[in-house]
Amino acid sequence: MDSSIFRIIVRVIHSSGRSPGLFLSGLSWRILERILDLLPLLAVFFWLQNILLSKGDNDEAEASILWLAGTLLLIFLIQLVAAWKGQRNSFLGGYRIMAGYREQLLDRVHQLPLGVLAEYRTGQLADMMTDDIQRIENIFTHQVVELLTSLLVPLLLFIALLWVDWHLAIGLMAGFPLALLFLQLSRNLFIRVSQAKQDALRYTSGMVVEYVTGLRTFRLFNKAGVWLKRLYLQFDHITRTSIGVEIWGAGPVVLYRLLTELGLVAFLTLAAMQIAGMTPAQDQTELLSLLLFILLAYRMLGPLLEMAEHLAVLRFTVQSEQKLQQLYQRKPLSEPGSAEIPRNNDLIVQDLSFGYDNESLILDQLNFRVPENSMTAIVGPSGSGKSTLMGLLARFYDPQQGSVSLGGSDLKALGSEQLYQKVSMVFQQVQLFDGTIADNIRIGRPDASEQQIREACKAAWCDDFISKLPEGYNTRIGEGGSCLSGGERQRLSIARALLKDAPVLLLDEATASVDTETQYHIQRALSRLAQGRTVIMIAHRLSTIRHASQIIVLDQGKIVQKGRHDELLACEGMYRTLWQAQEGQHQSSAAS
Ligand SMILES: Nc1ncnc2c1ncn2[C@@H]1O[C@H](COP(=O)(O)OP(=O)(O)OP(=O)(O)O)[C@@H](O)[C@H]1O
Repeated sequence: MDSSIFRIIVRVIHSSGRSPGLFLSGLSWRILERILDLLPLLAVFFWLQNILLSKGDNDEAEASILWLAGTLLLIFLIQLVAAWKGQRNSFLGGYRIMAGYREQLLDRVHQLPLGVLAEYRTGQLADMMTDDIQRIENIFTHQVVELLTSLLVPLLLFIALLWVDWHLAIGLMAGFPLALLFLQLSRNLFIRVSQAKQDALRYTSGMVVEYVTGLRTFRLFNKAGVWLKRLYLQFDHITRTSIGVEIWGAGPVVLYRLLTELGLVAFLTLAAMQIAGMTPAQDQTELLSLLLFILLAYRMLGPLLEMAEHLAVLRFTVQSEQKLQQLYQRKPLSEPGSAEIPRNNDLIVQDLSFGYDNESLILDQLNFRVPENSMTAIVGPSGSGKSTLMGLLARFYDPQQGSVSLGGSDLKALGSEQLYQKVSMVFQQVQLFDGTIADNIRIGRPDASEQQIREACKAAWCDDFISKLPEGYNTRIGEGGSCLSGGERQRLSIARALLKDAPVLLLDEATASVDTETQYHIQRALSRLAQGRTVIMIAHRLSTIRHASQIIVLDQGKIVQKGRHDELLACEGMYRTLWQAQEGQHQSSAAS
């Protein structure tokens, strides 16, 4: 049948690191309880058969009533024990496995390379850790029992029916293979359409966020109508994909039920033919068998009909588990047994090649050296690999070939603790958490005093705006620092780096997308931060790197030029082209 559910169970148990003993024992008890449900019917059947065969012997009838009552009571008691043990063990075992699974997943997320973490949208990981896990938990606590019983109970009943009358049993199951085949064939289509719906929902929610956040600009530029039209089209697309999911989700289930019930028609016709051929005297016990058969047949069809619905629900769970499995399969970065200590703060990039996948190289054979206490700027057109290179210098990923070393030690041999003690980063996307301003800055040095925090903020030119906030340094800044402007967030991250006082500094686009006055303040704060450190910065405004000790020009993942500003300007090449383009822009904006 659908093997994915069993694969999921095995995978989840394996990943959880917990013993499945208790859960499996609970599962067995719960299945036993469902099977015992059938026994009273069989007991009554044998009792009736006995009565008919005893032909009015009163003593025997009395004894058999006692036998029947005793048997029914015994079945009831065993069922009671099975139900109690089943519920207790399966819930306890299931929840323990899921607790282990959650812990392991959290550990895995904790160890994921920072570059991989950045690939997930805000909230996406949280959804996976809550909603998707909840669905998987449901398998352990509810769905697996339902599914197994809807498979096992009909199987056992079918064996019993074969024993009572194999012609009728085969007739009863006439439509089932076809029903099953249809269900299985529709499975892949269903998965495809529901995947398409998920993609459409994700894309639309991105569009809605863009629309809402950019609404003011769109209205000012008279573009809100265009956006609305695009959104309406996208909503139409969601409607169409949703209908596809219903057609391929609910449609096959209905057809499966109809085809399975087709067997009932064949079976009832055969049964009617048998009854019509019976002579009354001869066949009282056979009539009884037929009656039992009909009762068992209905008991068998019930779970078989429900099975398709369980499988439909499970397909969503399978998708959740596959998402989490992909997360599990991302390899954490290796950590050294004993971390090396860097001898100095020289950074050396040697034969470095890197691609996000195995198909295309984003960086190709890079070689350069950043001496201690010097500034290196990385420039190049959009998409040339600047941020990727910065990510490798910060060990967000490991390179496929070559190495990055600090103070003579490969970053892999330093380990993340050593590395992040030595390196500070001020990136375009400033990561702030929901806490006070002081907490956010103190993360650079947890033991810093209030005075030290204030000094770092003064040096980063952010003390002014912090002091004007209602609770000063104790103001909560909301998730992601949403109540601060872009320039304020950047200055906070500079203060954080100043407080941390690490000897190596990685800067990425720190002056992008802010007005001239803010840019001036940020620039001053950055100059302060850069003093006496080894600095590598991505620069878009070439005027800010005229005094850099070294400029590296990247194009399509390769270093095409290397040198100081004057040297690069003196010769033909990409740097001069970029410089002239920016100069031209300045002159035309000054003229207008
Ligand atoms: N996480 C990722 N997965 C796959 N490809 C990526 C990823 N990040 C970047 N790329 C690709 O790598 C190439 C280099 O991108 P990168 O962001 O490093 O360039 P960049 O020079 O910093 O560009 P920009 O100046 O526009 O920021 C691009 O083709 C980009 O599409």
